[in-house]
Amino acid sequence: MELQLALDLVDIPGAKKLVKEVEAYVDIVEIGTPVVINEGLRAVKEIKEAFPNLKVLADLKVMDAAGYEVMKASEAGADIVTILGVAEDMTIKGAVEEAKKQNKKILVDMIGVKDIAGRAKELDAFGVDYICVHTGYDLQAVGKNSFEDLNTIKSVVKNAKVAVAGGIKLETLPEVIKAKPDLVIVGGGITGAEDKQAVAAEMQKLIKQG
Ligand SMILES: O=C(CO)[C@H](O)[C@H](O)COP(=O)(O)O
Repeated sequence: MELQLALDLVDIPGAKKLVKEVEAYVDIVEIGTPVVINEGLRAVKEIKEAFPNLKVLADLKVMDAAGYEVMKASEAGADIVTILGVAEDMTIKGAVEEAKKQNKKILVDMIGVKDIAGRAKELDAFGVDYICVHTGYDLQAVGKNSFEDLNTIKSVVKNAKVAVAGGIKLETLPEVIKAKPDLVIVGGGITGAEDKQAVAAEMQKLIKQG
């Protein structure tokens, strides 16, 4: 089980400062969608150059023209690129094809997908690397989480790794770990903590204990 730190509300210097604090405790650094919007793929490039031992995920949430966008993120140094599960099948297949060419991975974000089980089976057959259930900020604001969806994809996905994101905190992490995802994605649960290093360290400890 791996831990991914999601950076959403920082600029590039802020991202570097944050990663430096917690780099010993995380496996993957996510350059979140708002950071890519504000700073471009330069943020991916600079974080990868500053922390070559960490994997970097570009949260592009690709919806179309995936071959091109995966290629550009790969050139910037991303190890993993996200695409939306609601995208057309052709788009998903294009992302997988380009990622294979570039020796990179594709994570599918299931945000907005209504038939989680059915779509996860299809995506798994397309050869994506990760399938991630995700409660975005707008649904977190009305008290939703992805714990039930995590169990759903765990029961149907045979090949891809299974991931979970959306409002996970130190207090809710044990419940997430019980479902045994391959990847746990945490943003505000670490970046919003007063002692980010202590929270990241505790999260890594719980994850290692399984
Ligand atoms: O992709 C995202 C929002 O669209 C976030 O990166 C993801 O939800 C993790 O952040 P948090 O733990 O703060 O919810």
